[in-house]
Amino acid sequence: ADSELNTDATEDSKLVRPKVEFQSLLQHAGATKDVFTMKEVMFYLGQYIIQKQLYDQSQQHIVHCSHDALGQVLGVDSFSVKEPRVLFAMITKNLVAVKN
Ligand SMILES: C[C@@H](c1ccc(Cl)cc1)n1cnc(-c2ccccc2)c1-c1c(C(=O)NCCN2CCN(C3CCCCC3)CC2)[nH]c2cc(Cl)ccc12
Repeated sequence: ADSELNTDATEDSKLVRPKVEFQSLLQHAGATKDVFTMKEVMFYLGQYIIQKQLYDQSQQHIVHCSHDALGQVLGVDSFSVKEPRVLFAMITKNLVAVKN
């Protein structure tokens, strides 16, 4: 549920600027700006995973990204969407907080 993901990192008032490699992933998923809320980052990453068919067809919560730029950027070969805290930790390494 959304509530479990609602750590302060996902607060809508907090804006983030993706680092260059990460920005190109989000653009691939249709993003047209360079400053996002965490919810927007997660939305575009979800779209990216679906568009590139990186999720496991049989176990759809597993994402295989070893042969994809996503794996390079996150520094993992695969991950489970059922571990949001692990995922947030990997993703926030690619983001810079924007003072607002
Ligand atoms: C709750 C949310 C989530 C959000 C954040 C986190 Cl840290 C974990 C989990 N979530 C639940 N499953 C997914 C998911 C699963 C497989 C493929 C694509 C997305 C997502 C992710 C979303 C998203 O914006 N999700 C919208 C609804 N999802 C329902 C599941 N749908 C799947 C239906 C079956 C086929 C695969 C997609 C996609 C739309 N954004 C993400 C970005 C990443 Cl780095 C990782 C996962 C997701």
